[in-house]
Amino acid sequence: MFSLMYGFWKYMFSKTEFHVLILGIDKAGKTTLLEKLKELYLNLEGLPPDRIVPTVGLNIGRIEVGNAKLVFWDLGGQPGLRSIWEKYYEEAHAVIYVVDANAPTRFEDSKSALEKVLRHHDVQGAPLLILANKQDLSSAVSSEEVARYLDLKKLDERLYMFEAVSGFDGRGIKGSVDWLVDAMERSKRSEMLRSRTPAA
Ligand SMILES: Nc1nc2c(ncn2[C@@H]2O[C@H](COP(=O)(O)OP(=O)(O)OP(=O)(O)O)[C@@H](O)[C@H]2O)c(=O)[nH]1
Ligand SMILES: [Mg+2]
Repeated sequence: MFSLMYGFWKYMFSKTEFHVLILGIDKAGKTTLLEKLKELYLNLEGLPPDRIVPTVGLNIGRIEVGNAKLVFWDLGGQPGLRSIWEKYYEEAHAVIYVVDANAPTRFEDSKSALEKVLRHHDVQGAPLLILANKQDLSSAVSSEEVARYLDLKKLDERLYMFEAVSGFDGRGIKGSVDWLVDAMERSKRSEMLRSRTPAA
């Protein structure tokens, strides 16, 4: 009886944890975005942008949104570090892919790195949020233009969305996170990952 009640209590009140990988080529603005997320959701002063250095290891951030606990994994995007990304695919519920919308000369690199992610079996079906970042700059292109440029094929039945954001002024971030939480809550991949986790 106790375990039944405990199970019900856990079902009602425990929060689901989701792992979100933040990917994108170097200088796209991933770590700046992570710091902004902490500021927006934890009311913490994030690291100021001029203190953020290129990522070599892994940065982790945790926030709570409604009934969900999100754990963000921010990895380095320099070419020599991209081979590390795939080590995190298997455990990821979703992927945020950050694009520097102010750097059209790097769109090609960004597109091919993303295509490689999407081809990988271990991240199959993970909802994908593509952020056209740096919208605080007047020369940044729109999310529609980034979408046109990336011209993603083979999205199959993956849930995805493009959004215009800025890791500096925070625009677009909360709406994107709301979409992501909803997508993870209804994705088949989350169901699959849940079924692999032994009940505590
Ligand atoms: N104007 C503007 N600059 C940004 C924004 N986000 C990041 N930057 C700048 O872009 C540069 C790279 O930012 P990072 O957050 O370190 O980029 P990253 O994607 O984490 O880079 P790696 O760790 O090397 O993969 C820095 O000079 C940031 O200040 C933004 O929203 N607007
Ligand atoms: Mg970084």
